[in-house]
Amino acid sequence: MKKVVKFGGSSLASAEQFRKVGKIILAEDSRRYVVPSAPGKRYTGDTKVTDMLYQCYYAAANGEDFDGQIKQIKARYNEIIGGLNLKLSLDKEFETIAENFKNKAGSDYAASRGEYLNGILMAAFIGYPFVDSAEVIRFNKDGEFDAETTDRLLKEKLKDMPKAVIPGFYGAYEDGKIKTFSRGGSDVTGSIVARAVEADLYENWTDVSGFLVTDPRLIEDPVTIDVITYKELRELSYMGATVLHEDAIFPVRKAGIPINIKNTNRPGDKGTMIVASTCHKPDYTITGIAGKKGFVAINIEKDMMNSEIGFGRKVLEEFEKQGISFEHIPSGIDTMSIVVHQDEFEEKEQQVLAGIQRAVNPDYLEVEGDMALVAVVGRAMKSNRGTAGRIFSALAHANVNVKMIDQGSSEWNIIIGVRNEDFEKAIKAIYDIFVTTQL
Ligand SMILES: Nc1ncnc2c1ncn2[C@@H]1O[C@H](COP(=O)(O)OP(=O)(O)O)[C@@H](O)[C@H]1O
Ligand SMILES: N[C@@H](CC(=O)OP(=O)(O)O)C(=O)O
Repeated sequence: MKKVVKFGGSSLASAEQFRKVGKIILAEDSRRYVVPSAPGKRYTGDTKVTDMLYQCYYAAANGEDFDGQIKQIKARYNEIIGGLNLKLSLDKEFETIAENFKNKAGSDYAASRGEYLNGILMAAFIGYPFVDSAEVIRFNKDGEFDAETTDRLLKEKLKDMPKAVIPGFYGAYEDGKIKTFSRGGSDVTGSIVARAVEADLYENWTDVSGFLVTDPRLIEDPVTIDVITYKELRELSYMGATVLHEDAIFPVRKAGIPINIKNTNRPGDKGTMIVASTCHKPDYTITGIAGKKGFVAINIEKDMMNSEIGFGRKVLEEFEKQGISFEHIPSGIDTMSIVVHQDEFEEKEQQVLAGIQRAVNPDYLEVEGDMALVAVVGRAMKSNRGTAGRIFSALAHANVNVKMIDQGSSEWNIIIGVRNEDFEKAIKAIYDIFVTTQL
């Protein structure tokens, strides 16, 4: 049995958390490859080391004094080192970092140091060798992750290393310049390592006992999902369930490696298994609910639009020209709506609207902002009659006005557009009808 274990920032925020992590790793010999994040928040209102590094770097790059800030970051690590009674000094590393900050090594370099230093600390703590991810995680010239080269480099490097610590979140271009994944990207590193070493299981350790039916910040103590498929998870993480980075699914999915989301604070809990397919019957009709605020719908009406060949393409081209990607396109016979992220759209709004006007001469063109999207996802939804009916009656009872409906062709997924201000209410109404009351 070979496992890759990734620990999120919440699991590595303090010496006390490190101790729990050490126990977990050493409890099983199969936990061979460890992917740590940077120290996260110790308490509500605390700052993640990654954010401290970004702030410190911006001060340095602006020529401001950053000595105090770097000392605070160093103190975060020293607090952990001291608490663990380790004989380790990161002084040399911090000197190099300060020098590189002065020389404007880039914000990716800056942010990556959180994981780099935590990797060194973790390796010293558990006695595993340290592998710098800059050597084994590769990005191509265009800044895209190079899966093939990375897989080869990791295989070569780890071939004679039965155990190792490989920091999450970053890699490098061929010339050694550091590049990070997007925020939360240590999950992606874990997945890439799991694939390269052909792990039997990728354990992703965090501060919740698995993937919950919905966001615990919106609903108090939601129930845990025992088993979820990659496909369901992809929909939920894309729509804002932040437990796992959305890109962390592809590498392991291809290789058929399951992911187990586990809680560092309650290691005995089973957590959630994420698998390719399963005959496990879900406890509820729906598997999960996720959502995000901040969308805008551009509603277009034109008589006979359905018989005008190329209508949809011409409309979408106007978004493409402005570099805006779309989320959904619900349509009727003479109507079409394009749903996009409001922050991306706002800057280019007038260009897009003028372009659509010119390209298809609609009878009516309207923009509706401040919309939230709620995704209700579940592999059992297809075989349970009346799922959509239950959702809409729950929303009606909660006085939530539905602005848009989009059901994926797989019938695993219903997306509902509501006003931003109704977002929390909508999630609660759907959770209650399927989970709390199971009406
Ligand atoms: N559906 C969900 N299930 C579990 N946690 C969720 C869900 N949606 C959002 N979260 C949030 O994700 C957090 C875990 O992700 P993250 O903060 O990235 O952890 P880590 O620091 O361990 O990487 C949880 O503390 C929780 O607040
Ligand atoms: N430390 C990085 C990468 C990461 O994955 O962190 P975490 O595992 O704490 O979400 C971030 O804050 O984005």
